[in-house]
Amino acid sequence: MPAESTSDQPGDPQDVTKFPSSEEVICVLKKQASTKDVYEVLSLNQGEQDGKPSFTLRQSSYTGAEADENPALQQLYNDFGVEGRPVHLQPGPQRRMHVIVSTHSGTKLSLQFYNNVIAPLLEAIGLTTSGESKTGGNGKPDSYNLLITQDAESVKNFARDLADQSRSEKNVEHTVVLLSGDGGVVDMLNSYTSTSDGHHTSGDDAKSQSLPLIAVLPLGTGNALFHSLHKTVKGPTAVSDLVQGLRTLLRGKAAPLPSFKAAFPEGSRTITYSKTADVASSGNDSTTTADSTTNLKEQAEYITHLYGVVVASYGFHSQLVWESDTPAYRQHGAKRFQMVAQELLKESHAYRATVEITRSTATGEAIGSEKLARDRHTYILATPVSNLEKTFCISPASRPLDGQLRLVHFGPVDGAKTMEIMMAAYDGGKHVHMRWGGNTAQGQDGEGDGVGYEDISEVRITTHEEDARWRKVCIDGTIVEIPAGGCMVVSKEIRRHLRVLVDESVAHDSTS
Ligand SMILES: Nc1ncnc2c1ncn2[C@@H]1O[C@H](COP(=O)(O)OP(=O)(O)OP(=O)(O)O)[C@@H](O)[C@H]1O
Repeated sequence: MPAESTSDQPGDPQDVTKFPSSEEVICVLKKQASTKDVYEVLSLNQGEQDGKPSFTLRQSSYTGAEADENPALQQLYNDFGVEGRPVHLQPGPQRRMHVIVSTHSGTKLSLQFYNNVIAPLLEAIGLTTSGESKTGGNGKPDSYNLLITQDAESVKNFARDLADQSRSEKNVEHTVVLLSGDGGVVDMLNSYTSTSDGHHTSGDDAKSQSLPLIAVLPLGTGNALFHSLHKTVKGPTAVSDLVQGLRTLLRGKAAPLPSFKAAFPEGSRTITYSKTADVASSGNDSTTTADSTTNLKEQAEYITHLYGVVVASYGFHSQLVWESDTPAYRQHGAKRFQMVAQELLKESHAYRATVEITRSTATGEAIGSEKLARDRHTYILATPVSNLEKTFCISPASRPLDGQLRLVHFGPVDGAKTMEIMMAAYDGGKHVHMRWGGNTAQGQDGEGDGVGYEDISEVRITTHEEDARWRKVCIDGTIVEIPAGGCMVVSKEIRRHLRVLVDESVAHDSTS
């Protein structure tokens, strides 16, 4: 569907009703026509069609004379004016630009958003698709490669090609616009890194502008990275996440993206469920189990490590992510998270594990390790970000791009207490101050009763569970089963692998 294009006539200079409301405005472009300037206001209309969200890009043009006489338009230009195309959106011989539409993210709105908003928006700033989905392209100015994902491997394959290409064309930069949730970012990070690992020299590391730059349009479910990066962005009015994402795309600045590494013991396997028919082709490292009721197959592949940008967890969090993805629960649709949570809260399993944490100075020197006194746990979660969802603030001290890994943990408690702690996290992250009294059954393992919250550089989690059901960890949504007695090590990654586009205010904060 083409973009709705209107040519509003402001008429009465005081009449602001004809303008898009400022919450909807993405940007104001000042274009030079043959005789006079033209102001083009681009805004996002969000509505509903057939019970589903729908999006339209609205383009309203005004002459310079109209703008001069109209304070409302002047204000919009002051607030959202874009002078020329930002450098990251200038494809040419030295920069390739890619748009990835992750069709299965969130409620599957990415393709509609691309067609109705992104394509016309890019066209309005002079960019069109080259018709290619490959990372290469010929460096044609003003054109971008478009990848519409076909399967779960699409983003990963793209990132591997990108790493290959970055090696062969060292001075070419890449901007990747990602219409996805956290999964798309993590697929990019792991596949790009696995291909580029071992090819870095210290010179490459120093030159962070050679790292691919990603711009995230939050079309996933949790969008933890996006919400955490934009948490501190303040404006005169609240705007929708997608308007904010589009503003960052056009007016944001690039910054290195902090990440962590999770290393797994030998014998660890990722657990996924898919309808893939030809599972044998994934090699000797895979085992599969058919599920008779749903036709989904469990696939397990040996793995040594993963990189993440959002969360590494063991206990209630990883269990919830894993069990709600199993065929038994998938058939229940969106209800399944609540169903699994209820069951897990009823069961209140206490995970047997040894947890050791290391702290370090800002320059990375270790300043001490300690073992948590308890050996049973409900919740162990390491994260470099503040929010796992827009309103679920798991780590209130985290600031965008601060690069600090933080650990949230608590011991064996009953379901009601776990629920209370989770609700406090939804209440602005108040859970980190929660304490509960006495050396009751809840605190029987010796640790003081309360939610633990610490800055760490590394956490080592050794599971002592015999039953494989209780040995699942979660790295940014990927489930890994670790063997009995195995130890997962999650550490702050000093090297940066990707850059991310952030609001200007955040970029300033992170460099000051
Ligand atoms: N056509 C497709 N078929 C199968 N998998 C796909 C397809 N397109 C994208 N994917 C994969 O689906 C996953 C979507 O994850 P993503 O994180 O973007 O959405 P989400 O899980 O809804 O959001 P969040 O992680 O923010 O909660 C990605 O790993 C992506 O590679």
